[in-house]
Amino acid sequence: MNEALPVAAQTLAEQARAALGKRNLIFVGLMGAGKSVIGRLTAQTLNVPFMDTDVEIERVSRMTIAELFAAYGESEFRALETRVIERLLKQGPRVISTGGGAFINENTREQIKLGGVSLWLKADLDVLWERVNRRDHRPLLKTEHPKQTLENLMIQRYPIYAQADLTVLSEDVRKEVMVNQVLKALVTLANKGETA
Ligand SMILES: Nc1ncnc2c1ncn2[C@@H]1O[C@H](COP(=O)(O)OP(=O)(O)OP(=O)(O)O)[C@@H](O)[C@H]1O
Ligand SMILES: O=C(O)C1=C[C@@H](O)[C@@H](O)[C@H](O)C1
Ligand SMILES: [Mg+2]
Repeated sequence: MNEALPVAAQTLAEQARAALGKRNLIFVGLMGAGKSVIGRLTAQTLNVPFMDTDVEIERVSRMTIAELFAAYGESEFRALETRVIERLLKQGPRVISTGGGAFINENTREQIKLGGVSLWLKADLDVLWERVNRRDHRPLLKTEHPKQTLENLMIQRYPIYAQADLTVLSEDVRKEVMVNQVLKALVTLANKGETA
């Protein structure tokens, strides 16, 4: 068992898994930050189930997010997002990657804060733009000047994402390197809690 091993003999993944315990690890951040991709790989590394709230919303509604926005508008989408996240948070330990706006919604943010450890994947504008520009399925970026829209979202949202328990910089490094940063952040948080 992990707990029986001296810390020095534990791998980083084992230490992070022990630090997580029964809690969820919830990825938050803007579109393109890597929540889905890095979240999935982190879950595999920790050997816990992975859930992506955007995917789950599309599954239960049997519509794409673009279709949901078009048919019912953003506020109905947010209400559904809150309900889905509330349900997903009930069964830790899990890694849960959220949609970019989830943590911005006050109700959802409160659920996330209660439901586990939140982690903000923080990226700069050019990194995000380079990534989201490859596809055009994100309804909030269907504007005349999508890069400007993305920048406006950064200005509005970054002070709120900053409330997450952990912040990890999302850079164009190998995904395994990103996962290691996430695991280290989790272990550091647990060590702080133990010594506080
Ligand atoms: N560290 C990385 N290095 C290079 N590319 C990356 C990295 N992280 C993510 N990407 C790429 O960026 C794109 C967006 O990643 P992803 O879909 O995980 O973002 P997201 O945060 O889930 O966005 P959304 O909020 O729209 O769901 C994908 O093509 C992914 O492969
Ligand atoms: O940033 C946002 O508000 C969004 C991000 C996506 O993940 C989707 O949840 C949806 O397109 C809204
Ligand atoms: Mg995603």
